[in-house]
Amino acid sequence: MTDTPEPAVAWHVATPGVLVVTLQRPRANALGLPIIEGLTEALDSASARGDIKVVIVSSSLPGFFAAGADIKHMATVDATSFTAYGDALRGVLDRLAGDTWIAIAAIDGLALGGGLELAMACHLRVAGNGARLGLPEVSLGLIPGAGGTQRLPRLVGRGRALGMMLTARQVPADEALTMGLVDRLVPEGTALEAALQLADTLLEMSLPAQSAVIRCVDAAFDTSLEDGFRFEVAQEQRLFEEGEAKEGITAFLEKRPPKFS
Ligand SMILES: CCCCCCCCCCCCC[C@H](O)CC(=O)SCCNC(=O)CCNC(=O)[C@H](O)C(C)(C)COP(=O)(O)OP(=O)(O)OC[C@H]1O[C@@H](n2cnc3c(N)ncnc32)[C@H](O)[C@@H]1OP(=O)(O)O
Repeated sequence: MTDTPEPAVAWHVATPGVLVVTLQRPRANALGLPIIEGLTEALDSASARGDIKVVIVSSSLPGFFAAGADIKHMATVDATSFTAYGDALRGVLDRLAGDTWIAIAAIDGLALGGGLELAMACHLRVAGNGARLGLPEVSLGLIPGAGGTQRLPRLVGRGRALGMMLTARQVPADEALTMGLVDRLVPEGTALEAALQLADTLLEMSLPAQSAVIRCVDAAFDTSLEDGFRFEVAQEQRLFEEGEAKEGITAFLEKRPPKFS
């Protein structure tokens, strides 16, 4: 009787409103089809539930968050499949990066190539002290093709992004914190625990308002300052009229915690 292999991705509701997605594809969480399909199913499950406010992406493999796109598989595909697989990977990362939820990457171990691109598609990143982050694609004759050339400079600035991508170097977690590539640095092996604590804080806030912040911040990189201000005002107005602002304001005046949906 052959044991059925463990799925490449597992997920569970850790606490109400918080979905933990666990990458568990030996030996390095290479982002092949099993992980792309697993991530897609996990996000489909979160969407279907309708009550998920925070998605945490973590790894159960010691020493690895994810080592990037599956190079072994890459060696076997033609250009058409390469593009198709790339589109599939970019598609699931774009879903993660959307405003439906707040996504946190809990990084212990190596986050390289597509693995770091996966982490950068998340809104926030928590890294354990031993983590190392890099985009080594130029060492393969490629570029970070799952959003890395666009998301990294937006996080750390042009100079640091070029320095990382042109040299393929791995950045230790403490340096990544000073660069703004990670948001919290925690003891090695505790990134998931810290991400769950961060999720508790996020859950106290209004998700419609947080989603509007995400839309405004993303707009800031794609529009003029003047148009960005206009977009911000429109979001603020909509939240005041239709959102949870009345509950938030009332709760403050009544000196009680707000009851957001
Ligand atoms: C559906 C997708 C299919 C893929 C084809 C199409 C892809 C389309 C992509 C388009 C979008 C681009 C996305 C992205 O930008 C591109 C990339 O991510 S390219 C890959 C970038 N990552 C790397 O270059 C890291 C490669 N790995 C390493 O440098 C080292 O393995 C390590 C991570 C530094 C660890 O080193 P060690 O501790 O010495 O361990 P090993 O090297 O022995 O590795 C252990 C074991 O894991 C295997 N492995 C490691 N990384 C990968 C990987 N990225 N893909 C596949 N397999 C990997 C390694 O081969 C070892 O396996 P074993 O030899 O024991 O069988």
